[in-house]
Amino acid sequence: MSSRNPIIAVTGSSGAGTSTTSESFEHIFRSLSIKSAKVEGDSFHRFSRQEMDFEKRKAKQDGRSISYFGDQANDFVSLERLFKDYSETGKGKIRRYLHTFDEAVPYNQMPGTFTPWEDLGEGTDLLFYEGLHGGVVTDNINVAQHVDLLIGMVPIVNLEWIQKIIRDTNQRGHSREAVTASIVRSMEDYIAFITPQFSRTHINFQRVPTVDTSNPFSAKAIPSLDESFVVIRFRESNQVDFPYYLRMIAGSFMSRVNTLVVPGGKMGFAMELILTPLIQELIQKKHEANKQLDWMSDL
Ligand SMILES: Nc1ncnc2c1ncn2[C@@H]1O[C@H](COP(=O)(O)OP(=O)(O)OP(=O)(O)O)[C@@H](O)[C@H]1O
Ligand SMILES: O=C(CO)[C@H](O)[C@H](O)COP(=O)(O)O
Repeated sequence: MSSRNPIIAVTGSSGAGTSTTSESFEHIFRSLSIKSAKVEGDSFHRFSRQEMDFEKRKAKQDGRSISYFGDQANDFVSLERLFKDYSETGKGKIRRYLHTFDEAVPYNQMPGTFTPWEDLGEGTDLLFYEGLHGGVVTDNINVAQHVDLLIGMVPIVNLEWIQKIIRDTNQRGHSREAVTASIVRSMEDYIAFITPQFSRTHINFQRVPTVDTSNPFSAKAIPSLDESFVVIRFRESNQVDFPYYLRMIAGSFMSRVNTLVVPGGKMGFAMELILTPLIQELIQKKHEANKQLDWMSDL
């Protein structure tokens, strides 16, 4: 954690909606004139799509499993190094994993490949990570310790699978069978690496549908925001002004002392209402830390 170079991370499983909800963050950054360095978690995969297919076959032959959720397929050491470097110096290297032709064509590359590593923009106010592992901790690495504001994006699992299956088949060119097989293959890593993160987050946003999602593998469409509620759990609930949120967000209620529930259609508004002051506070602390440093260097 660093006052001078804060890091915000939105962490969630594949299909949870971390990319989609980044739009709310980008809106907040624009309204506060914040220049952010965006990091996509998938850029820390170890393998291109072709290499990963090979790794999956090799693992199967050896009676092991490998998935995008775990440490075999992701370079957690480099992810932690980026967070540490950024928090200390405001600098670091980033790249992108290109999922689709639309993403790959501007780089003259194929889907399933990485762009070259490059310096992230100088002079950014904060680093914004969205992806699978913003709060990951293992015996060897601790990414979560570097994050100043850690947010969990975590639909209930049936909805998460529906979002993944429909997105991966419609936009990423995978078959329904291949996506289902990847969900099955990822289950051990899901429990070991993904879910523990949601106990380290400052706030979790959990979308819960109000329509039948009991067979996610046959779903034809993603339940809409209006067909869902969002359960918002705060870790430090004694610092949260719940009466203010209840007044501001029509149809909201509290289900526990630390948990606010809002109608799905109010998700973007609730995110902005809750997150804007927290982000403002990070920027305020950054300015104060920089002022102090200037003052010390003048001595
Ligand atoms: N709140 C939402 N309401 C409706 N659809 C949503 C919502 N959030 C995400 N989706 C849909 O779910 C799918 C997956 O979302 P998204 O691509 O943002 O997930 P992700 O967490 O970034 O996944 P990955 O890490 O695999 O790239 C997309 O089709 C997106 O449109
Ligand atoms: O989104 C993901 C993880 O967050 C994908 O599962 C992973 O990036 C691999 O993508 P693809 O199968 O399209 O190569």
